[in-house]
Order: sequence, then C-alpha cells, then structure tokens
Amino acid sequence: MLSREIITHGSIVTLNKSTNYSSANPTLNDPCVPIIGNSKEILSAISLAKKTARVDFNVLLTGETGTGKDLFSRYIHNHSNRKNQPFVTINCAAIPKELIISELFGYEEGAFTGASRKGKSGKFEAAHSGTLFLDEIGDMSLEGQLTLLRVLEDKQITRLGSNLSKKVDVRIISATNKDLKKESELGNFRQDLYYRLNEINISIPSLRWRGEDIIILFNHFVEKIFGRRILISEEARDVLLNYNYPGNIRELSNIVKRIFINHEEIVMIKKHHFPKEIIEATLEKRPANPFLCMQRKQIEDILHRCHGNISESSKMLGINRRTLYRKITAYNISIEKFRKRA
Ligand SMILES: Nc1ncnc2c1ncn2[C@@H]1O[C@H](COP(=O)(O)OP(=O)(O)OP(=O)(O)O)[C@@H](O)[C@H]1O
Repeated sequence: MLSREIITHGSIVTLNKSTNYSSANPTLNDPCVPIIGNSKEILSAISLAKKTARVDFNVLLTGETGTGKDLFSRYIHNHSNRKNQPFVTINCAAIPKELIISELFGYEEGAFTGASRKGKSGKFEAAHSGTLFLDEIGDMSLEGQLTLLRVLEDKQITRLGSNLSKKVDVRIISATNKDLKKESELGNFRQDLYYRLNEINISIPSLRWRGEDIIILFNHFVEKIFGRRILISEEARDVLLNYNYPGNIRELSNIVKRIFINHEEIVMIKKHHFPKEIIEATLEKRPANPFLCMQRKQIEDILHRCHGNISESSKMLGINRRTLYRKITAYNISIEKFRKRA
C-alpha cells in the first residue's frame, strides 16, 4: 500500500493511499472535468452522473448555488457519446424574458424590431447533435417554457419569423436552485415541462453536508491559488469545519482567494487569516455545521467497528491518535462501551 507523511494542523500524520486527499479522489485526475470530493454524497452524485451520461435522458441538476451544477453538466456531456459535439449553455435568468425565445430558437431577418439583417441561429441549432445546458431553468418565463416544451415534444425548431421547421437532435441538461416541483404546484413552472426535463434528477449536495470534502476542497484551492501546499492549524481547521457555506464551493474558493490576497507569504494558515465575518459566523451557535453531528456518529461507528481500539480507529478515520482523543473528549464519547463488546 502506498503511504506517505504529510503535516496537517501542525501534526505529522501518515496517510495511506485511501486517505491522501489528492490520490483518494477518483475524479481528481479525470481528464474531462475534475470534480473534487471524496464524501459518500458526492461520490454517489458522480456515479449517477456517469451512468446518466451513457443514456440520452434529460437530466435535471438541483442544488444550492455554488454546489457545482455547471461542473456536473460538463461532466455528463464529457462522459457521453456526444462529447465531441457542441456543448452549449444558456443562462435563462440572465436573458430578458422577451429575448429568450429568439436566443433559443433563432430568428429570421426582420422577425422583430432590432433583429439583425441576416437573421441568427439559436442555441438549439448550435447544440445540434450535442448537449444544451439550460442553467437557472426555474427562471424561464411561462411563454418560454411553452415553446421549449413543444420543441422537446416535436424535436424540431422554427426560427422566429420563419415558417420552416428544422429537425434538431439535442440532449437537454437543466439546472436550478429552486424547488421546481413546488414551483410547478404554485403555477410558476409548467408541470408537463418539469416532468420532461426531470427524466433523471441529480441532486448535488450542499458543502456543509459534505464535511470531509471541506478540507479536501480547501487544500485543492490552496494549491491552485497559492501554487503550493500550505499547512492548516488546528484552529483554522475548526473554522473551516464549523462554517455553514451558504455560497458552497464558490464561497470556499473565494475564502482562499481572500487569504491569498492578504497573506500571500504565509507558511501555515491560522484562524486569524480567515475573513472576519467567517470567524464571527462560526462563533455564533455551535455547531453551525450539521456535519459536526455526523462526525460524532462517524467516530462512534468506527470505534464500534474497531472495538474501541484507538490506533485502528484513527487510521480508518485518517486522523492521528491525538486528534481522535481530542474529538472523543469534545464529543464526550465513552470508549469503554465499545471496548466491552470486544
Ligand atoms: N466538486 C468540485 N470540485 C472542484 N471545484 C468545484 C466543485 N464544485 C464546484 N466547483 C467550483 O465551484 C464554482 C461554482 O461551481 P458551479 O458554477 O458549477 O456551481 P453552480 O451550482 O452551477 O452555481 P450556480 O447555481 O450559482 O450557477 C466553480 O468555480 C466550480 O469550478
């Protein structure tokens, strides 16, 4: 088994291949799209995305802002047999309501005031034989939704101002951070379109629920932004694990950028290097991050499996013995009850 020593939060830890943050991640070296993470939650989303890629079903990606929906849409395309064909994206929230139809389906010369002389093809034509990613689909107007539904049913488009229909072969991936089912019940989103788009749903987990990925992703962004690895103090690690990340991975990457701007030369990331509001947010109600509750359960499960043996448990958890003892004390876990079972 490959093993090597790295230093985390000030102490030397021997990591085997399955606990090293870079080699443990099966997708890190993926030539297509690196989706970083090693938590059960993200691995199962990746596995579903991979399976889905092989078939031509429409996919609806759901998840909070910054969780990686855009990344997943590219991952699916890059793993599909359309990978050498166009991947076209449209952000439905960024386009004015009155322009969405012409953006999607194109227009002929003089179709409306301001239409260019030559006319223009739309995103559907551009994505022909490839994938069209409809980002923020929950923000599309009802009129746009109706036209989209017709195209999905007929598999042909008609440019604005034209009588001619064209066949299109496009795989649709959509994404939203809204609860589309609820929106359809409220009448804001067409139910028939919702079911058309949601042939497969992939829900991308929020970062706060992917506790073990927080440090992996943090290290990834540190390496990417600083261009080197940097140690993390134990207190800094606690800040990272305690924070709630409403902006998810985008926010985590921004935190690293802010540390870089203010402390480019540091050799260890310490608590006071974090933006003030992040530290303050973690001081409020504990635990701010529901992962910490899970962490207790995870530690108890491993202690149970190892009959309370600290060395074995710490190896399985990928932390050193001292850290495990600290956590056992902090969570007030009784090791004795696990030892009795031995
Ligand atoms: N698992 C991941 N590994 C590495 N980088 C990631 C991961 N997930 C997201 N990112 C990065 O985080 C940022 C936000 O991701 P992305 O734009 O895909 O999120 P989103 O869910 O589409 O956000 P929004 O709903 O706001 O459009 C991007 O820079 C992306 O590369």
